[in-house]
Amino acid sequence: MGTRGSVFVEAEPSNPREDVMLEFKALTKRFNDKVAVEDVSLTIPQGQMVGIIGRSGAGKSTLLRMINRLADPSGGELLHKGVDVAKLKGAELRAWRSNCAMVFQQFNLVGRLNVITNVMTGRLHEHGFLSAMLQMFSAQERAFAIRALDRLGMAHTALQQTDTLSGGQMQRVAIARALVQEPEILLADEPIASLDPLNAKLVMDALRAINTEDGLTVICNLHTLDTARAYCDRIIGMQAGRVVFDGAAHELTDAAAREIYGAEAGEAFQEGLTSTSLGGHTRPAPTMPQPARAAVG
Ligand SMILES: Nc1ncnc2c1ncn2[C@@H]1O[C@H](COP(=O)(O)OP(=O)(O)OP(=O)(O)O)[C@@H](O)[C@H]1O
Repeated sequence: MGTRGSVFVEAEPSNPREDVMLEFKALTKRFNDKVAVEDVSLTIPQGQMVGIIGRSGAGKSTLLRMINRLADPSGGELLHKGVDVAKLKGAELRAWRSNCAMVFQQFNLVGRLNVITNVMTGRLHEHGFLSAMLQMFSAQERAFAIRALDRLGMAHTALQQTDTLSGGQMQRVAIARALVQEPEILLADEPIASLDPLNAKLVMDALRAINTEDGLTVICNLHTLDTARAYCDRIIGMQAGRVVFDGAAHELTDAAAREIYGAEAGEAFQEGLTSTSLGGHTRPAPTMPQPARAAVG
């Protein structure tokens, strides 16, 4: 892990399995002459829940998108268990992408399809093009999808048309879809940025529960400091493409936050200022949201 500058502190992985899953080596991404991510070197062990924070344009999305190759690095290496992800092609690249599922701020579901079909599209990597188009999913896959929805408190919506759901419900369906991919890594790009505080909490609780119960590595871009502090084992702070903080949540001092957020530091500290601010600095109990009525969505 990096040791540059006074705000670098050693993160404390909560998971006893210390094996390195991802290794970033001087990873860089340029868009023409714009450097979006610059010289990032760090390691992420299996089973860690990592929050990436920083102001708009800091490079958070680009860093995340390089992991599943939605963006290709311009320089450096990204190793998964020693294999350079940037060099994967064809079937190997498809396998890698299914191994690191991603959820997005805008959910990326097909609104006119029902919920369970959207969830089962997480199994597309197991199907040929034709069977996927004809939605020829097996009974086991359907049962698997229902179980994933049930964990998210969403099984009762399985046959509902997806565009009738609220944003919070859609994000939980998107997480269920990610789960049926049976990934090792779950990437979440601003998963709660469009949600009200209650739904934001349900989604973050779900991500934390998946991390804790399934041992998935979760890497999550977040706008607000307090959310990252409340849910993540480790926080990576970015500023202008560079990592300027890398440590445990409780080690993120005011000085470190000022370096990450610059003039916006005051706002970042004002809990309740944005819809994504959840308040409280205690970790939630690692359980999934309760099904049906309790889940306001
Ligand atoms: N496809 C692209 N083409 C050109 N520039 C890009 C592209 N994607 C990102 N950038 C630039 O790279 C920089 C980092 O963008 P990125 O989206 O990674 O930041 P971010 O921290 O995720 O911001 P936000 O929180 O607003 O999503 C920004 O200056 C952005 O304008």
